[in-house]
Amino acid sequence: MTRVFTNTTTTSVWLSYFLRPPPSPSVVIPNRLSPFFSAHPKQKFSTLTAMDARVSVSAKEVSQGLDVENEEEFASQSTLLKEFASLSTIEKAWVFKSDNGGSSRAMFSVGQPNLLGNKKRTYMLSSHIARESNGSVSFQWAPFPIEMSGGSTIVPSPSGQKMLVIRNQENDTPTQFEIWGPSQVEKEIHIPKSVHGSVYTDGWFEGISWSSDETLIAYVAEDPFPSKPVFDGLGYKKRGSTEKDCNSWKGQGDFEEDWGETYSGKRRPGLFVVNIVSGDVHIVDGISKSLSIGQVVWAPKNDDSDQYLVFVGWPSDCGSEKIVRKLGIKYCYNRPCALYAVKASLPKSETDKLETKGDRTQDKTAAINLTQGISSAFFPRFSPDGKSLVFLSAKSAVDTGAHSATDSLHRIDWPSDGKPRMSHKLVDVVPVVKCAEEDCFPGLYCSSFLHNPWLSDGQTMIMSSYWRSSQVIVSVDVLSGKVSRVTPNSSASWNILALDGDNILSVSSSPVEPPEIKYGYSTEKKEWNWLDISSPVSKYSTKVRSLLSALQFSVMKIPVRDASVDLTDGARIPYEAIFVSSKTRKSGACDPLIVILHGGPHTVLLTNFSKNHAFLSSLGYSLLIVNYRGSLGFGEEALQSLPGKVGSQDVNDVLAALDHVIEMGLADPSKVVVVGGSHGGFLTTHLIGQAPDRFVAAAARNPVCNLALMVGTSDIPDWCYVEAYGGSKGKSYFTEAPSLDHLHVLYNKSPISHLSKVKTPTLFLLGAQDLRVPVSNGLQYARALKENGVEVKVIVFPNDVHGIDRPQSDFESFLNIGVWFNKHFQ
Ligand SMILES: CC(=O)N[C@@H](C)C(=O)N[C@@H](C)C(=O)O
Repeated sequence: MTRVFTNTTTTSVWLSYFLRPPPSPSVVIPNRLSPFFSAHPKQKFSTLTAMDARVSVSAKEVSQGLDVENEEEFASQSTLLKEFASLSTIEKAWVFKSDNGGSSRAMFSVGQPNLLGNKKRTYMLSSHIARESNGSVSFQWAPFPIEMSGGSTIVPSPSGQKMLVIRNQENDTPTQFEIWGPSQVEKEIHIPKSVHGSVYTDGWFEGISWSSDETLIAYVAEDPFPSKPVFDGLGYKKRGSTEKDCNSWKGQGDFEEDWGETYSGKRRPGLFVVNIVSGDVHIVDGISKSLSIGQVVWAPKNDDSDQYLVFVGWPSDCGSEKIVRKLGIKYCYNRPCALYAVKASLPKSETDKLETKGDRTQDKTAAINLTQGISSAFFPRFSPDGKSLVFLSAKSAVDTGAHSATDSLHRIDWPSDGKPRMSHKLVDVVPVVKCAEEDCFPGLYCSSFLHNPWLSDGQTMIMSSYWRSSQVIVSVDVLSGKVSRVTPNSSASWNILALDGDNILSVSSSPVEPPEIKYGYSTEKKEWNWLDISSPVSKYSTKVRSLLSALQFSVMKIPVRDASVDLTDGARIPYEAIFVSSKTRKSGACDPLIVILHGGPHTVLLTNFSKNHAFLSSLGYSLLIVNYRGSLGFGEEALQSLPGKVGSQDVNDVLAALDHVIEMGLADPSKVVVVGGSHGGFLTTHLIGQAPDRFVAAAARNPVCNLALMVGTSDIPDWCYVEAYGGSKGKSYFTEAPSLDHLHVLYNKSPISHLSKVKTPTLFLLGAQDLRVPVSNGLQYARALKENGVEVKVIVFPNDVHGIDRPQSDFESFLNIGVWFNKHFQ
C-alpha cells in the first residue's frame, strides 16, 4: 500500500510506436465528436488562445511520444479532465454523541488527489448534526477542513473521548502512536523497528481496536526485520559485530514470500498490544508464525482477569498441502482464513504457559480456531450485548477457487462465561444465494463492515452490499436472518459511512450525479426516509454540474443469448449493462460509443459516480458498461457460469450487450471503441481479435493477453488455472510447474491466440511494478501487434502497480484514452 502513494515523481516512459508516417505538424481543429468543444465554443476558444500565448513550439520540441497533431487535443482534454480529477471524495465518517440530547457531531475523512505532489491528500471535515423537534435534521459545518499530513490512520476510542493517530515512518524511524484528547496530544509512544515494522492500514489485514476501558489498543503490524548476514573486507562477519560499521555491508538473507500485488516486500502481519498508560508494547503470544494476522477485535470482557482478542488468521500455504507459498491476496477472497481467539495478556510464567495432560503438553496461551467448520471467516463483529460473534465468509470463493464470489453471513453464540472453546456451533444467518431471481435479493457482496454496524435493538446490522449493478444498504436481523433493502429502489448506488444511533449516514451517487450525503431515518411505519444533506464537499463547480446535467443513464437488462445450452438456472437470467448518454440527440446521429469492461472477472462496475467515466462521457461519448455473467451481485450460479469459459462466454456477453444497444438505435455500429483493465483488458484484446471489424480503437490497461506467460510470472498462477479450466479442474491441476498440455490450453484461451486477426489501433497503459499481470503480458502482445503492422501506442508507468491509480498516472492514462479515441474518430 505504501508503494502506491510514494513521494517519488513519476516519469512516464513513453514508447510510442506509430507505424504510419509521422503526422505533419499542422494544427488540428478539435474534432466534431467532442461536445466539450461543441457545447462550449467559448471555452474552446479561450483554451486555444491560452495555449497559443503560452507555448510556441516547433514539431521537434513537442514532448517525446506526443505527436504534434494531438497536442491541442491534449491541452483541451486535460483542462476538462482536471475538472473531474481534482474532485474530493468522502471516504469515512465517525459520529460522536453530544452531551446535549438529540444532537451529535460527525467527522468526515475526505480524499483528494494532489496531482502536483502525486499523492492523495486526506483532510478532516467536522459537522454538528442537530435534530429539530419537527423531525428535520441540520448539519452545521466547520468553516474549513484540516489536512491530515503524515498520519497513516486515525481511530477514535469507543467513548469518543480519545483519538489514536498512527504515523508509520520510513526506514529505521520508529512508528509513532499519538493519543489525542479534545484539545491536545495527551501521549506519544514511539515504537522502534526492532519491535515491529509499519502498522497495517491497508483495509484488509488492518485491525486497530481499543479495549473497552480504553487503556489498551490491539493492532496488526509487520514483524520486525529479520537479521541479515553482514560482510566486510574479510568476508562474513560473525554475529555481535556492529552493523553500522562503514566498512561492512548487509546481505539479503533468505527470500521471504509476501502476499503479492500491493504487498511487495511487506513482512508477515503480526498481532501486538500497546498499553497507552505505561507505553509498553507486547507481541501477543500463542500464535503460530505460519499465520498472517488481521482484523483484530476485543472479545467482551469476562469475569476473569483474562481478556481475549478475536482475529482473522490466514495460513501461509493458503490452507493446502499442495501449495508451498503465499499466493496474491489483493482482490482474492478465495484465500482460506479462520477466526481465532487468543489471550491478550502476557503469559505470567512458563509454568502457567505449559500444563501437562497425560502425555500431552498443552499450551494454555495458544490461539483457538473458532471457525473450524468453514473455509473462510472474516470481519468479526460482537453484538452490543456480547452474546453473538457475527462474521462474513467467502467460503464459496475458497471452495470453488473463484477469486471472489457470493458471501454468506454467520453467527457464533459467544459463551456466557466469556471463555472461547474449540468447537462452536456455527449458525448460518444469510446463506449464499444460488439463483437470484430478477429484482430479488441476490445475496451478500460486502467489501467492508462498519466498526460498529449495530442498531440499538442489538440484533440488526446495517451494511452496504452489491445488488446487481448497484450498491445498496441493507439491514440484516442476525437472529432471524431477515435481509431488507433500506435504500430506495432507484438505480443509484449507496454506501454507508456511519451510524448515528439508529440513523444512517451515507453517500449516494450515480454515473451522472456526483456523491451527495444522505441521512436516513426509520419512520414509525418502519420505512426508511432519506434526507439530502448539503455539504461543502458536494459544492461541485458550475462547469461540472452543467456537464453532468447534460447526461442521463439507465440500467439495461441483456437477455442471455446462449440460454439453450447446458446452463444453471441462475446463468440464464439476464445480466446488465449501464448505458450513459447525452440527454439530447443530435439530428438522428448517435454519439460514438465506448464499451467499458471491468476486471476480475468477478468484480462489478456499479452505478456510482466515476470521475474518469464522467470525463469520457463529457467528451461526447455514450458509455456501455457491461456487467457480463461472472460479475458480482447477480447470484452464485451466474457468477460460477464463467470459470472455464473465459474468452468465449464473457466475450459473447459483451457482444450481445453491444448488439442490444445497436438494435435499440442507441449506438452506431461503425462508431464503437472499447476499453478495459486486467481481465477487462483480456476481454478488450479478445474482442479486437475475435471481432476485428467492430471496434475503431481500443485501450487496454495492464491487460491479460497471454495466460501461458502470466501463469509463470503472476502472484496468482492459480487464477489462470481456475479461470481457464473451471473451478474444480483448475484447483486440482494447479501446479508451479505447468505441463506443456496446460500451457497449450492457457495459450488457446488467451487473446494472443487471435492476434493475427487484429487490426484495431490499440493503446496500452502498463504498470512496471504490477505483480498481478506483469508488464511482460501487455508488452509482448503490443510488440507482436507492432510486428504485424497494427498501430500501437504504449505508455509504461515505472512506479505503478496493477491499479495504475497514483494521481499522475491515473490522470495521464485517462487523458491518453480520451485523446486516442478522438484521434481515431477523426
Ligand atoms: C483476481 C485478479 O486480480 N484478477 C485480475 C486478472 C484482474 O482482472 N483484476 C481486477 C480486479 C482489476 O480490475 O484489476
